[in-house]
Amino acid sequence: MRTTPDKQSVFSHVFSGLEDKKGMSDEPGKGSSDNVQVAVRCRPLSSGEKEAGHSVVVSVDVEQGEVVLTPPTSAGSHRRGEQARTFVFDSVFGPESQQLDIYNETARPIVDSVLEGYNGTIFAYGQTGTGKTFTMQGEKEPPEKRGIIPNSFAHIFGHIASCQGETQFLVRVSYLELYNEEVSDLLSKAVRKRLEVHVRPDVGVTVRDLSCFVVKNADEMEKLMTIGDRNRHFAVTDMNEHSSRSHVVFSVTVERSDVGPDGEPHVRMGKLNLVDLAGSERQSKTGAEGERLKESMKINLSLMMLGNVISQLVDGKSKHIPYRNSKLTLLLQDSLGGNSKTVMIANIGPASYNWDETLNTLRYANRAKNIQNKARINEDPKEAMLREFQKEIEELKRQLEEGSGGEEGEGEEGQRGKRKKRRREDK
Ligand SMILES: Nc1ncnc2c1ncn2[C@@H]1O[C@H](COP(=O)(O)OP(=O)(O)OP(=O)(O)O)[C@@H](O)[C@H]1O
Repeated sequence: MRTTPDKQSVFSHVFSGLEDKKGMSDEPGKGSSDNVQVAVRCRPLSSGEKEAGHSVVVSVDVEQGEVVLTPPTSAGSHRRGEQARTFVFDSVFGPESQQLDIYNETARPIVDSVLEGYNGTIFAYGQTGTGKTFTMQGEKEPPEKRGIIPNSFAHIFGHIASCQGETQFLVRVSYLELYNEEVSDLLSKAVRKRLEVHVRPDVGVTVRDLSCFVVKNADEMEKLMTIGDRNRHFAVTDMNEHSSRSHVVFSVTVERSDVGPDGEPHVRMGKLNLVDLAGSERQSKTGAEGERLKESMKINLSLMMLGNVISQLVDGKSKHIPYRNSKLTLLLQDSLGGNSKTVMIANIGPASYNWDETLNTLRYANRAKNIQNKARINEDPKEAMLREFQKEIEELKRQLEEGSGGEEGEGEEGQRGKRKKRRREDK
C-alpha cells in the first residue's frame, strides 16, 4: 500500500501497543558516540572450490574475535612464504555459523535501537561471491536459512505485537537500487526511472519520489522485498552464478507514539537501512566483458570511494569528507560518521586463490572499526506521518460522533451549539 495517494487506508495499520518502559527511559535528543561495529563472516568452501583443490587459508577464533589469514602453501602462489596476518573484530563467524547467530549478534541490537527511535544501518561488504546476499537476504526455505532482512521483519512485528496500551506504531518501507551510479525505485512501476538524491539539513539524506509503503505485518514486508528483488540487476559471472550487479538499500521506518509524563503523545522515528552492496571484483576472475565490464568498473569505483570516505573519517585530519564523490557515499552519509548506529558485516571466502581479495576486505573492515558515529533518538521529527494520521483519526471520530446524533432529547440547536464549542476549543 502506497502512503501518498491513499492516506485513509493506512488508518487500520496504526498499531496499538503497550507503553514501552525501556523506550521511555531513553533520553530523546541526546547523542551518544558509537563506533561502527564490524563483524566478519567467512563462508564455507564451495563445491567448485573443493573440486578445484583450493586449500583453506582462513581460520576464525570466535571467542577471541580473531581472523587469521595464513599464507597459501601451493608452490605456484606468489604469496607463499608470507607471514600470517591476524585481525581482531567486534565479532567473527566461521563457516559453520548459522543465520540466526549472525542476526542475534550483529543485527538484533541495531533493530532494537531503531524500535526506540534511533537510525540504524546494517551493511554487507566483500568480494563477489562471498555471501553478502546470503547474509542479508538468505534463502526462503528452510526458515533457518533466512537472512538478516527477513529476520528483522519478524523481530519488528514481534516487538509491536508484544506491546499493548498507549503506544502506537506506524511502519513503512522503501527499496532502492544504485546501478551504474543511478538511483532507481525497485518498488515502482517505473522501475528504471532515475531518482535524485538530496541532503536536507533538517532530515538528512532523502531520495525524491521514492515510493514508500505502509505495512502491517512481516508477510507484507517480505512480499515487497520479493517484488523489489525481481527488479534488481543480477548476472552470471565466473565467480558467482547469481551475482548482484548493483547496491541496494531496503529501508524500514518505524514511527512510535508514546504518552509522555506530561500526558501528551510524543512521536519518535527510527529508520533502518539494510544494505546489500555489490561485490568488489577483478575482471580477470569474473570474466566480465562489455556491459558486465562497465558495471564492474562502476561497482569497483563506488567501493573505492566508500573506502576513501572511511579512511578520511578515521584519519580525523580532514574537515571535508568526500561524501558527494559518489552516490553510494551520499546515500550512506548518515550511516558513516553521522546520526546512525551502524554495523558492517565483511564477508570473505576461505580459499587460497582469493588470498589477496580476502586481505583487502580484512584491511577495509579493520579501518571501518574506527569510524565514530553520533546517534540520537529522533524525537518529534517533522516528516513523521503518525501525528498527521492521529489528527485525522480524531477528526473522523468526531465526525462519526456528530453524525450519530446528540444525546437523548437534545434538539438540533443543542447539537449545533456543541459542535461550535468543540471547534472553538480546537482553535
Ligand atoms: N555462509 C554460507 N553458507 C552456505 N552457502 C553460502 C554461504 N555464503 C554464501 N553461500 C553461497 O555462496 C554463493 C554466493 O553467495 P552470494 O550470492 O550471497 O554472494 P555475494 O557476496 O552476494 O556475491 P555478489 O557480490 O557477486 O552478488 C551462493 O550460492 C550462496 O548460497
